Amino acid sequence: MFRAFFVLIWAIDSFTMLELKKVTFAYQKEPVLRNISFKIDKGQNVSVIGESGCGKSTLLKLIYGLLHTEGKITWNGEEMLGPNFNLVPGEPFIKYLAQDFDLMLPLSAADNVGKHLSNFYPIKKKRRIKELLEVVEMEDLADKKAKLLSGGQQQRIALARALAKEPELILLDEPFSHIDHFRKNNLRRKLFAYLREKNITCIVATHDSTDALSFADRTFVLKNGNIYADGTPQELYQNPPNKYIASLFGDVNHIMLKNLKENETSRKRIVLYPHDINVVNSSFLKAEVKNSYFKGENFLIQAKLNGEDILVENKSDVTAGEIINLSVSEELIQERLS
Ligand SMILES: Nc1ncnc2c1ncn2[C@@H]1O[C@H](COP(=O)(O)OP(=O)(O)OP(=O)(O)O)[C@@H](O)[C@H]1O
Repeated sequence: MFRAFFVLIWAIDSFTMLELKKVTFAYQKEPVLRNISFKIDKGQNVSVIGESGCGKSTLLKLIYGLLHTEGKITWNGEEMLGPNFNLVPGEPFIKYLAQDFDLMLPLSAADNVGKHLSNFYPIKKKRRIKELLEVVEMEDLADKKAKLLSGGQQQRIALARALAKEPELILLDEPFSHIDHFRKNNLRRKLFAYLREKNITCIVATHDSTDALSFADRTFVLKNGNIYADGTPQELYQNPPNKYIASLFGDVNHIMLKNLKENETSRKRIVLYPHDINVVNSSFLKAEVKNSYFKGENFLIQAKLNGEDILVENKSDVTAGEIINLSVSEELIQERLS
């Protein structure tokens, strides 16, 4: 009897999820999103990527309930009715971190984090605020007024506030856009580990492919109002179906086969990242160096290969005008062609 009860609880828990069915939305005449449908499992970390203006923020606003759609959005099978039905927009079990942080500027960092927490248990509240300030590495600035914090510090406080009441689903719109590179990596690791530990479902709209590559279980690529691709970040990165998807992860080449292979006449193009092309001692593939850019661990070489501009990674610097020998693995070419 007890066992059956626990199995039932487990089953309900593991199947809880967000579902969108035929969600379409237009601010004006032309829809920004058309017929979007997907399901997200509980605890999943989903990143939404795509070029600026493709509708990432709009998608998050629709899910949170700030915009109305004719389509259907359900959580655990229950329809969320949106702003035409709810007096106060936004669902209570969802937290949404918008691009503007909406902090109470005269209040301290700690008071902002605790804004939605009950005053009924002050010690518990204090402990919770401390825990959240630690997640976003802001313990030292707890008493500083929000208006005196930098953009990045305000963003970290807004993140902590979004987590305060432990939502079931958190929607993050460019959550690290104001945070410096040095702090961002550590913060990202901490935040996503925290969300995973608490089994909080998370959707991140992001320009930064690292958010997708290192942390997401699943990535949606938005383009022309549709979900253009849906896969694990590894799948999308390692075998990008086209140039658009590959270019969301960084620099990319789109090279004609005839310029890559001996005795080849095909004008078909394949996608290659700069690190897919190796600089070797000798080869029939020769390119003239145009520019070289220091990238820290290596150099990004801009070169001309049979009339095409290409980008190649190399461990050492190469001077403009030099001829370099290149090679690309045949196995990789076949993989990218399939
Ligand atoms: N309030 C609005 N009224 C009219 N059009 C809008 C409004 N908000 C956004 N748009 C338009 O809708 C489209 C999608 O905008 P959205 O902000 O969702 O894109 P995004 O992918 O999040 O962009 P970014 O990466 O630059 O933040 C854009 O063309 C934008 O100009």
